[in-house]
Amino acid sequence: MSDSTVQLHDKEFTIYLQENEIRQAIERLAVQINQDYKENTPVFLAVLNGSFMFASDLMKEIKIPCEISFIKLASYQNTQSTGTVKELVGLNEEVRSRHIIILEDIVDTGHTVSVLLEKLQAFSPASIQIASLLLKPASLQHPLQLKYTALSIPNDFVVGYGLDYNGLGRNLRHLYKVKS
Ligand SMILES: O=P(O)(O)OC[C@H]1O[C@H](OP(=O)(O)OP(=O)(O)O)[C@H](O)[C@@H]1O
Ligand SMILES: Nc1nc2[nH]cnc2c(=O)[nH]1
Repeated sequence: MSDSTVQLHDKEFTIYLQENEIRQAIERLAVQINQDYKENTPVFLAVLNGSFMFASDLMKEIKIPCEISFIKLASYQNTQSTGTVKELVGLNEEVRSRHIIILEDIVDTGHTVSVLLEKLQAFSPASIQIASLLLKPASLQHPLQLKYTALSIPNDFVVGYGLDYNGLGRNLRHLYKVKS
């Protein structure tokens, strides 16, 4: 079967970035991180679910002492108001005075990473940087300083390599964009 298109639920997706292009971009990112953190022992915090594949491939290229932990921003309806509240779950690591690198599969509007930064600041880490596999610059709604971005992409909905469309597609080894 051809790898160039996939059908997920009601939508068709076409190949956008091949696995080898993604892996090369991750290797370039790892070179930077290995250099910048050689004096520290960073704690990578990978944001579930989407970042699992990126985190796995990146970690294989990290050559300095480091730790990794997996976190999630869980949404729940606040009973006191109608607003949706985001709660940070899974942070069992002691991050006070540590150098944190958040691992994201994608920064789109930047809402998720902004909430995370705010929540993590409360633990008084030594520093926090974001490493994202993908960034949609045209979609960004927050003034974020993204030190590590593997690939900048246009404002298309993408799936594969950890990213899903309504639960499907996370297992795809390439990155696909929705067919217009
Ligand atoms: O910059 P934003 O507009 O906030 O979008 C980016 C977020 O969206 C996706 O997560 P999602 O909430 O879909 O959860 P998932 O990782 O479990 O798929 C992705 O993994 C990022 O965390
Ligand atoms: N799967 C997927 N999730 C996202 N979350 C924010 N942007 C995207 C996107 O383009 N694709």
